[in-house]
Amino acid sequence: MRIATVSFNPAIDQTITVDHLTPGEVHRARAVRQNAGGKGVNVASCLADWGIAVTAFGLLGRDNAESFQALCAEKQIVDRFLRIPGATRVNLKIVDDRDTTDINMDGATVDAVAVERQSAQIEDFAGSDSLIVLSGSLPPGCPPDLYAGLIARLRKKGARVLLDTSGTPLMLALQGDTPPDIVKPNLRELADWAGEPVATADDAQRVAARLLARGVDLVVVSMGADGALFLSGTTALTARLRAESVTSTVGAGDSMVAGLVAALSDGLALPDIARLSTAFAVGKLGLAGPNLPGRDAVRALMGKVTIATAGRTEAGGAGETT
Ligand SMILES: Nc1ncnc2c1ncn2[C@@H]1O[C@H](COP(=O)(O)OP(=O)(O)OP(=O)(O)O)[C@@H](O)[C@H]1O
Ligand SMILES: O=P(O)(O)OC[C@@]1(O)O[C@H](CO)[C@@H](O)[C@@H]1O
Repeated sequence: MRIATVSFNPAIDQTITVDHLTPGEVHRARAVRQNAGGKGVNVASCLADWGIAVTAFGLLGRDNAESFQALCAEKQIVDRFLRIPGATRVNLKIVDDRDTTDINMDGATVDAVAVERQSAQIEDFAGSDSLIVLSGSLPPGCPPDLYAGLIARLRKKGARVLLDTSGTPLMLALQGDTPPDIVKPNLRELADWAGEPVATADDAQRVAARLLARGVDLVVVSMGADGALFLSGTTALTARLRAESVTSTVGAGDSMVAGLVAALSDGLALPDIARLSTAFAVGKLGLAGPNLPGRDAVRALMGKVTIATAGRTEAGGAGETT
């Protein structure tokens, strides 16, 4: 299967570590790092680490494209980003002793002609042997129904489409006649779509079932440290793995998406899709930036994932439960 990721609003992630974040106080940074990011870029980076050939589409500001170019060169990601005038946004991630706080910028306004030129190139790439991952927010200048329209164009060419976004672009993509094949909301995104609180796995299962009824094949709801819920057809299961170390939670959802893609391209059944994507997500938590540990480490994590289905708990791949 040919794989592509799409990032209309990539970001350079600037991660600042402080001892303890207190609003209104002066803080000393303990560490600062920058990496090329944005959801689609993170997915491509983790797929490349796993050894899957991936093509990255999207829009890149010409003024600060170097870190993206370096990432693509280092990981042999095929760079099909359209260069546009100006700079790609810089998002702030503040890590303290308890949590990560994200401050995401809107991004510079993009030109409708550039958006359509890139959309047409993505459409040219699409075919019945392809899986295309549409990730992240849309920058100002992009129509909010961009994903809805693109999904229809890509699916018409026979491509499978995975969508991971939020807010109005998610709403519009899910209310169109042609929904994506796969969606990965987190609890907040699912609640926003449903217009009702979604706090527990039971709530998530009830609400996510409505997405299946709308024609989505696979719904994965990520729930942070509580793991993730996987729904397809008549099967619903949860997968969870305790993280040994958490260096950065930024991009854990993107790593999970990369794991989903890897599992789907191997034709795995739902329990193994859940195991592999959870292992990708938890493996990434131990590393800074959108990176996976080696294949053996990910496989070892996969064997430790606890899968629970309809109230019943199965052992993980290596016979372990947590
Ligand atoms: N603290 C944690 N402990 C164990 N697993 C975690 C933890 N945080 C995240 N995960 C794993 O990573 C997956 C994705 O995390 P999360 O739900 O935070 O995604 P997200 O909100 O899409 O994140 P992002 O937008 O930063 O990519 C979870 O479903 C879970 O499997
Ligand atoms: O503003 P968006 O597009 O919703 O999210 C952007 C972002 O938070 O997503 C990634 C983590 O998932 C980061 O690399 C990036 O900064």
